[in-house]
Amino acid sequence: MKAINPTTTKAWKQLEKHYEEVKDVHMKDMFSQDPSRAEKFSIKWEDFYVDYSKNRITEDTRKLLLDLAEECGLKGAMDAYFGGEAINQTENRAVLHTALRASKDAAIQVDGENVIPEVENVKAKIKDFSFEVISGAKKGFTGKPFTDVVNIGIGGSDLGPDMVTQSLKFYQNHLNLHFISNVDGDHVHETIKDLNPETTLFVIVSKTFTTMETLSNATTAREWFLKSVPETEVSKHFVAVSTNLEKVEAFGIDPENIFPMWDWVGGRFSLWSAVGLSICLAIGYENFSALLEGARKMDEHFKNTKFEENLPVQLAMLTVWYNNFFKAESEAIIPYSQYLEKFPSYLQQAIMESNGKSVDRNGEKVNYETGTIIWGEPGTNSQHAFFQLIHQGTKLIPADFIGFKRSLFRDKAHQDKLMANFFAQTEALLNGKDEQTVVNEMKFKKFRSEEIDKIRSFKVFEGNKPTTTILIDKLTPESLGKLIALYEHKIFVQGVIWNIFSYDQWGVELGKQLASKILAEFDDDSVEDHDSSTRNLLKQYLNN
Ligand SMILES: O=P(O)(O)OC[C@H]1O[C@](O)(CO)[C@@H](O)[C@@H]1O
Repeated sequence: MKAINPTTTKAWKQLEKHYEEVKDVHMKDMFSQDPSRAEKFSIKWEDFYVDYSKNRITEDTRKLLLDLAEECGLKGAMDAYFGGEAINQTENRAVLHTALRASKDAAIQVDGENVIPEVENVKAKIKDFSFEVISGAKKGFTGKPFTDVVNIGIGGSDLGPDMVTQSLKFYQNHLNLHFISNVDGDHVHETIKDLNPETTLFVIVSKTFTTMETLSNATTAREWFLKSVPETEVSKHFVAVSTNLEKVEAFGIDPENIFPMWDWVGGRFSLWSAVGLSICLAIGYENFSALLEGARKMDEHFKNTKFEENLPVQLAMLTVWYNNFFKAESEAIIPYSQYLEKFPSYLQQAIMESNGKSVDRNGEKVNYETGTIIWGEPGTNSQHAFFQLIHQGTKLIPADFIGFKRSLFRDKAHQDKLMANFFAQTEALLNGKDEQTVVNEMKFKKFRSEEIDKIRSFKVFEGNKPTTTILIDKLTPESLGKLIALYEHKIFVQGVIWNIFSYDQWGVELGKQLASKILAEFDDDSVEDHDSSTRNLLKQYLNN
């Protein structure tokens, strides 16, 4: 892959100039000057309608952003990504979550070997196992069918399965799913306190099987289990997902109960692998397959569609536009579906762990901004929480609005209210409300002129706040797969433009190392080797 500092490209320089020309133009004027603006800046693909016309862009902006993508070598980078090259160069690994959802006839090589047959073998194992658990054919040690599944993992080994399971709760079977991630003992104890060891299945998920949180929680869960059950029964109740088969066996899990994954699957992109076992247990293999099929369709769209019509490319370039030219620091993700409650926090890991980098692919410190801060909550709750700041605060916060035409329980009255809010918010963020309108409205409501003068300025909305609307027919396993894959590829495109390695995460190591050091010091009761602030805090803790 080419390593190009984006700021040295012709397109970047043109974008800087272009930014000066458009930065103060109000989108309201863009809409009034061009009646076909909505058509020009929207993409209809399968059951997705993506309208990005409410962004501070013109046709020139779009062209220059796509020129930038070309100049940064996006096409070649995509070939390397899908082709299994070791694009995660700092760990010398391919990045092939796309292989996990490729068709079974595909041939995708890693180190000269087609990985698809192995992927299919693991899928078959997941399918059989989940069918046996769901149907009750597989039983706990007293012969009762399982009622509860506890997924123990953290980061990508938790957020993906947890988010998907929550998002597809409508499709869930009788099994109760629980997720334990935090090393906070209150998390594990609170979760297991009401469980019955006879009917509980533990799925320990850790790509490396060295993660302190997961191993501690798994150990605690096993100790809890062994309080009432002989050790010989562990194999009926504990399974694991990992690349590290030796470590899993050393932990005491039967090799038969290991669902393998591969180092070419990044943790935060792993829900499509055996890491999705809990998803499969919750919604069944057919629905899991549909999720993968949705992602596969998005992969094909991304791979084969020209940049102008390419959803991940367009969305990624919008982020570059705001991040690097408007200097917007964050982006909000607002799903208008309570089921998607966990989608923003899932994306926080996917996006921020990937693109929160400040060294470029040549090992040099970057001289431009990279990864944005991601945050969000479902609408309409978020409207009553932080929307005030988006509407009237001083910061520019581009927001993605994700909504569905149809609700799952088909309560039309609720759905209409929800969606009226969905459309109203992006319209309000676009148009705002000027002072004259405020005054007219107040006069109409018979406010006295002194009252009007006193509060008119507070009621003004500048508008011109960018939003992108992703309108999907219905929340299904397939449409969710498409949506997740859309953001995965958006991350990839951004990494190419910013010339950073999106698939490592060295930034999480230092804190882990220091935590191990401090933990050892707790045992020795010696905390001298620290800065004075940390030392005092440690003493406060130890004196407790
Ligand atoms: O699956 P593992 O190896 O336990 O790692 C869990 C998580 O820890 C990280 O390595 C760092 O947070 C993530 O990238 C990963 O998803």
